[in-house]
Formats: sequence, structure tokens, C-alpha cells
Amino acid sequence: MTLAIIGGTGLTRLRGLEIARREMVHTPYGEASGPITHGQLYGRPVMFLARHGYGHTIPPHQVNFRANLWALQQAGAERVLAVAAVGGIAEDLHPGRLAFPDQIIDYTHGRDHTFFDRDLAEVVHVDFTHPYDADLRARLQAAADAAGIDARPNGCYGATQGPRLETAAEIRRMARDGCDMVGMTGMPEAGLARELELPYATCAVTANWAAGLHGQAEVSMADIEENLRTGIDRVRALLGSLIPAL
Ligand SMILES: CSC[C@H]1O[C@H](OP(=O)(O)O)[C@H](O)[C@@H]1O
Ligand code: HPA
Repeated sequence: MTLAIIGGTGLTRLRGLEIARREMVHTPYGEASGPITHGQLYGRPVMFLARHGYGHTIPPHQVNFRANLWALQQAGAERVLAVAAVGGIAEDLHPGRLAFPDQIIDYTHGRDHTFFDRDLAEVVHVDFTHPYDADLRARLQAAADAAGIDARPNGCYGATQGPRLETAAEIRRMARDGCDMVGMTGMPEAGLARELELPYATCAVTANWAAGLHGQAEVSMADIEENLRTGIDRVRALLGSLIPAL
């Protein structure tokens, strides 16, 4: 099963990927964030797409999620691993730690969030009780354990609209709602993957404490960049454990 990796903030290329070709897929939903890179990583076929573009120029609310997911499936992806930077809300989601969320709450608005809104013979409602693929999550956890990487095996991802960060009150509300982490791209990405029946899981990389937590006066972009360097190194190590075992 060919794995597609969607790289988020801090992961715009896959180190070690032996590139075979780049493919620009034109979709009925417009252009994806960029070409899909096909290649071999650890001896397995892998494709890669940078969610915000290869130069990180597309803000979260303007990502064409429909085109991205559609393009990956057209290009042959059979499962999708999303890498996503998040702010930690739960006490144990400290900067640098990885997590494999098992639930999601959608606080986004105005995004093109479904494939089922045109040329329908009938109205379609997909099941989304468990938004992330259990098998891929289990493989991620096994890979983390095998590589000695400390990762939270679950958690609820709260997807906000961005591009601004949240207020302290918004984060307190999200904590009351049960969110363990906050990011800006988890939805509609996860929902669209489900509509296409693409198994989908997220490796979240904690970049910062979410707004207002642990006495921080403001969220510092410099801290985020530094924490992401450590976090993304862990993601690369995780991929080195995950992919050969696929
Ligand atoms: C302050 S960084 C915010 C930026 O990082 C995350 O991107 P991604 O999910 O693609 O890794 C977050 O969603 C925001 O877009
Ligand atoms: O604190 C955050 N909020 C939303 N998205 C994020 N992505 C990284 N950190 C954050």
C-alpha cells in the first residue's frame, strides 16, 4: 500500500527520499499545494506533498485540501500520514513531543470541506466516529516504541481557522471541550480523506504550549521554530522506524 506523507510546518521535504519524479495533478477542485514527489524511502514507495507549498507560502485557511487529497489518490496513494505542528493543551504535550491523535473537533469555517456537494445522485453522509485510521495509528505507535521515541498514543486535535493563533480564552474553552492539542489544518483534511476512503492518520508535533498556558505571556514564533527543529528530527527518526515495517 503506497504511503503518502503530507508535510506540514517544518517539513517541506523528506530527507533521504530517492526521488523518481514529480507530478502535478490537475483536479476538478483546482490546484494542489504543489507537485507530488514520488520516490523510495527506506526501500519503500512513498509520495510526498508539502501542505503549505514547497516554499511554505500557503496559509492554513487557504490550503486547497480537496485538491491535495484528490491529487494524492489520483497519483496512487493508498494511505495518508499527515504531519502537523500543534500547540500543546494537555499537561503532558510539552514542546517537542509527538502525538497520534484519535479524535478531532472542527472549529474551522468557510473552508471547502466536502467532495459531496455537486452532481449528486443522492445525498451522502460518511461515518466519521473514529476519524483516524486505527491500523496506521497502531503502526505509528509501534514504530515510536521500537525507535525509543516518546509519543502520546492518543489525543483530541482541535482544528482552528487561523492564520492567527488563539486567545487564552479560546484555549481554555478548547480544553473544556476536551481538546489536547490545537492546530489549523486537521480539518477538513481528515474528513476529506474519509470521504475518499483513504486511511488517514496524523503525527502531531508539539511546537509550543498553546496560548495562555504555563504562564507564557505570548506565543513566540522563535520558540516554535526551535521546538519544531527538535520535533521534526523525531518525525524523521519515526519514519525510519515506520516505513521499513510497512
Ligand atoms: C505557528 S505555526 C502554525 C501553523 O503550523 C501548523 O501547520 P501544519 O498543521 O501544516 O503543520 C498549524 O496548523 C499552522 O498552519
Ligand atoms: O498554538 C498553536 N495553535 C494553532 N496551530 C498551531 N500550530 C502550532 N502551534 C499552534
